[in-house]
Amino acid sequence: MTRAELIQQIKTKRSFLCVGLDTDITKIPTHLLEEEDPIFAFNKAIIAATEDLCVAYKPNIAFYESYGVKGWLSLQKTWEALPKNCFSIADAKRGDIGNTSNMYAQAFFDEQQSGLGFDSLTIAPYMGNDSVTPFLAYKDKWAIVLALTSNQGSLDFQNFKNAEGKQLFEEVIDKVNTWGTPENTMYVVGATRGEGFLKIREHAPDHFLLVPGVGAQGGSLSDVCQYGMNKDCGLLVNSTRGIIYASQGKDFAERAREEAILLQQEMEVELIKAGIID
Ligand SMILES: O=c1ccn([C@@H]2O[C@H](COP(=O)(O)O)[C@@H](O)[C@H]2O)c(=O)[nH]1
Repeated sequence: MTRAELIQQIKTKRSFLCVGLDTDITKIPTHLLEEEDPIFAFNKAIIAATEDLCVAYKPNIAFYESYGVKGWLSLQKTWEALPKNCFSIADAKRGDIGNTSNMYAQAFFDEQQSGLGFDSLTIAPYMGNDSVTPFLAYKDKWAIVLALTSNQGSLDFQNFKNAEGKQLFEEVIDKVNTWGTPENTMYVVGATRGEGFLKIREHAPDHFLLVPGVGAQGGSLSDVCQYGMNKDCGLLVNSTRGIIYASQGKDFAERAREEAILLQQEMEVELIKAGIID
């Protein structure tokens, strides 16, 4: 999906919601365990309940690869079931020496080879240029690079200052900006970072940001919008547990929809406030 198509979807759906698909077999309703592929059955129901309310889906790959071959099959079926008008994110946080990154890119982008054709992949940039650039070689595919993450441990490295007072996450963005463009690169910035978005926007005014951390991690959507929204919206705000595990009963899909509606409504207000939609 191109940047222009993504922006159009945001305007059409009046939403910049990304629904996370971190499907944990111990948390899904027990009646689904009778299905041949409970993880896929759960995902299919969540997608049907939310597809008109969100513009993106983000399966976290750990939740699939932890089940080995069976998990990869669930992921492949899930990817096939994603609506074509939604941006797909494989949250795998890959990155390795160049030839290995090239294989990761094939695994997630090259549908003919791997059966998976995600629009984007999350990337850990620690290994530098050759670990990131193979993902940028694919037309209309995106590298979503970790910048300032939502977790407590992000403070261990990402805020480190060099002699000039520049923080590591700023250096990451400046450097990655020289390899990719706002047409093929996004940055991960946690919703828990509040005013930190101001600094991010100094370095990446035009890029889309993937923003996890609302819902279960307590990040504030209104702070994210106040400090992080740009003229095209420039935000994909993810919620996973807050939506998909709103209920663990038979009403799980309806309850997921209700939670997604609450976020979509808040997002619509923010988009109107910013003059992006009427
Ligand atoms: O900084 C980051 C980067 C990635 N994540 C991932 O996003 C979702 C968040 O799930 P919630 O249930 O909404 O907390 C999950 O897949 C994380 O691995 C993140 O949280 N923070």
